[in-house]
Amino acid sequence: MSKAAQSTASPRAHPYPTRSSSRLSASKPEPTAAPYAKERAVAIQAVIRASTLCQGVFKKLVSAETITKKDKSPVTVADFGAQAVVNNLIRAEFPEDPIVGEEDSKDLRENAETREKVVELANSVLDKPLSSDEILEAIDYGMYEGGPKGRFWTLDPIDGTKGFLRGEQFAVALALVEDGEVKVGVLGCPNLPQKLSDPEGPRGTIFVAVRGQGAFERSLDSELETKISVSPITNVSETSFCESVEAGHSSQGEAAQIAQLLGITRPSVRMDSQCKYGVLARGDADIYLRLPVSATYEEKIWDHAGGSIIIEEAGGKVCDIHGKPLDFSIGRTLRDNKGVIASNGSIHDAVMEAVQKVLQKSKEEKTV
Ligand SMILES: Nc1ncnc2c1ncn2[C@@H]1O[C@H](COP(=O)(O)O)[C@@H](O)[C@H]1OP(=O)(O)O
Ligand SMILES: [Mg+2]
Repeated sequence: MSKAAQSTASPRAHPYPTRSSSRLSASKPEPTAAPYAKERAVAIQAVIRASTLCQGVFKKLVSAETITKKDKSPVTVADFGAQAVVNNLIRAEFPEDPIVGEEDSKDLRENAETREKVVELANSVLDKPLSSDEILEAIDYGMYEGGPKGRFWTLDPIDGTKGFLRGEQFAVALALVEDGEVKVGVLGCPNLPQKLSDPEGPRGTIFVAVRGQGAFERSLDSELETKISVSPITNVSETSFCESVEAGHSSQGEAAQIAQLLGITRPSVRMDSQCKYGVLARGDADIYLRLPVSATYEEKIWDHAGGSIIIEEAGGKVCDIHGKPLDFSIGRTLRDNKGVIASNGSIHDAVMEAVQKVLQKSKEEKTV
């Protein structure tokens, strides 16, 4: 872990009006409020509610000996429930904004038992209970196609379903995209230690960023926000990098070669979900490598929109393996990009050079 991982920024008030309760209201932002103040506040509250819902299911899952890890139903129920909750709250406050969400209600419409569980779960965190039909409709409100013009939200109700089922990391990821650029990002990480150096300490954290306004972290149950920034480290051999737990999502072999080329000796931090972006943004790691395993896989916008703005606003850099910026303007996927490389910024060029060398070598080996 880098030196910055141990340092903690002092909590400071953020420049937005805070709400004294977690109830959502359609109140207008203060006339003096910063740009996107209402979007920021609503997104935080939506992510808190969805995270609370997921956390409840997750705690039961990790404590219940009766549920086998192969049983995917808990994560399915939480996934649909979280999407229904976030979509419902965003639509209530921003009725003009469409949503690009990961899930649709097709499977749920065919399974009455699961549907009833989703309805009960979603209503447990909503102020006004919704009917079964309203829940299905809220889920399908996430079917927008995205694109270059206007604004839309993008949501992964549970990013890292495999981490959720393993009792490890997962995230609720929400972002606002306007004219192709991510403007607001909120990541709820219900099981992430508030300090990576203290895995036994309190868990559950939220990362928030608005374009041009910095990145912040807060817990699920306190409004106090701490400004976060990436590590100041400049000596690449002293850095640590994070990557997926799932070898099928990112090439761990190539990551190890890149680390070796850069002289990195620390073991990689393997973690599921966009929690990796949060960990990098607060300086607990210095590099994030997502190296394509499949030549045809297209990354989804909901898997990177929230995380990428949080890194950028914390002072870091994000691009694909070719150095291209992630393009959120062409639909539901990042089809013009391959993989993701993120860093604290100061070591970015060195990392990119090593990435190019290793990927070029792999390419040559494959063609021999
Ligand atoms: N072949 C793949 N390459 C990269 N990411 C993938 C691949 N298959 C699935 N994913 C996505 O990786 C994300 C989790 O990433 P991580 O490994 O960082 O936790 C999930 O959203 C998952 O999408 P999906 O939920 O559609 O399967
Ligand atoms: Mg995902």
